[in-house]
Amino acid sequence: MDSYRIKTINAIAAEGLALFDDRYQVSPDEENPHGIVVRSSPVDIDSYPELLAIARAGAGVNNIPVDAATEKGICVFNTPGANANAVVELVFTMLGIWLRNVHQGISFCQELTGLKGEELNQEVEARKKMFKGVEMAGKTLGVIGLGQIGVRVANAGVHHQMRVIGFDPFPVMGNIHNLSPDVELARSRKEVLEQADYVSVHVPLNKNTRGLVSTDFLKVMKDGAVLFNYARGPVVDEDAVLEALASGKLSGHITDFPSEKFIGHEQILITPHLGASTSESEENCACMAVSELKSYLEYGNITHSVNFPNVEAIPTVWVHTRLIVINHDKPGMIGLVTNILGKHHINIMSYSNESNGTVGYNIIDCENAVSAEVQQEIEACDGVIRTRVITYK
Ligand SMILES: NC(=O)c1ccc[n+]([C@@H]2O[C@H](COP(=O)([O-])OP(=O)(O)OC[C@H]3O[C@@H](n4cnc5c(N)ncnc54)[C@H](O)[C@@H]3O)[C@@H](O)[C@H]2O)c1
Ligand SMILES: O=C(O)[C@H](O)COP(=O)(O)O
Repeated sequence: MDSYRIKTINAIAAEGLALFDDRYQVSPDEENPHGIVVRSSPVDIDSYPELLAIARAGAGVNNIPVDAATEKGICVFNTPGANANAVVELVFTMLGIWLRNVHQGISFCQELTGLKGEELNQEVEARKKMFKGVEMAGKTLGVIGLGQIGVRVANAGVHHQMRVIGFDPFPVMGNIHNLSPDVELARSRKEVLEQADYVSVHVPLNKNTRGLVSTDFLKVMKDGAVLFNYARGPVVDEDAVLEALASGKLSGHITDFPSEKFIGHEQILITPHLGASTSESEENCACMAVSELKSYLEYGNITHSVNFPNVEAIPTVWVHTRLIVINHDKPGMIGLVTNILGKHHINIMSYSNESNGTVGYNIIDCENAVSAEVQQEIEACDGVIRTRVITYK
């Protein structure tokens, strides 16, 4: 296959789309795509019979049915870290707005229309005490989830002279290495919640984190603490948050996820899912997503997949055909594939295999052509999910 059809869902930054060359037909109206680039809209994988891969230009993949995609041999990518700085800047912007009552101060100023000169000045100076705030410096910031975003939020807290304590039950070493030595690593979530004045949650939405911020979670927090949710709406149990605000357990909730129950509440500041909405992060995410997708379609290479293992191999100039085999990770699969190729006198020049414990992924570079019959014979084997042939000659 030397041309590919790409469907875009949501607005994908032009800088990323420009990476598709003339072998690619790219359209939001594409009905039978080989690849999809998407942001937060839901993807219905059953609608696209030839779909090979989905690139999420962003972090959260809860809009994609990842398990079902795995069963169909569809590789799902995301762009870890590409929008992390945008989220961090917004979290600290909102913390500043909340602590200094900036939102109320701005509304007050908008209502000063008509006042002039000394009268205006007197009104401002007399009333500004209503908006007196507190500083971040010296307060304790708790971070739940020390991934790409959580680590950067924690480091930014240190930069703002805060005491920072964080917790992650499944820390990724690459992220933890980037953590400032001034951030305290807690051994439990409770340790963070008991001490933090402000708690910021940065976990993915999945079956384990849905409703993570529950009554039990909130009751461990300090009285009068402020909760930030720039992760996903359903990570928070909304009724539990409303009760905690009513009882004074929480003094405020700052969230990126508007909900019917939250809109209009005096102690809740809401932004409209703006965490990643900067020119820089949209460009970063789009470029990274398109690069991942191109490398997969053209070479079968995988980086930053959330359901397949990472595998990368550059074909030499002598390679005629690259055979990709995606299988359930179980014993005997490599032998099965190599036996069939041997039986058909197909010479293997290199064989790369990786597994993530669920999916085995094989890049097999062959000196000869691999016919549709051979491909079908392999695909019919028990345990094989999908095969693909990329021809270079
Ligand atoms: N508001 C926005 O616009 C916006 C932007 C980017 C990301 N996000 C959300 O933020 C999430 C995190 O993004 P990221 O780039 O940091 O992802 P990441 O995968 O790098 O980090 C997530 C971290 O959460 C940890 N984790 C998982 N379950 C946990 C739990 N129960 N308790 C504590 N930690 C837990 C993981 O171990 C991981 O280290 C995304 O999945 C996405 O939903 C929102
Ligand atoms: O998970 C993410 O990356 C963010 O929620 C950003 O979503 P967006 O790309 O729709 O802004």
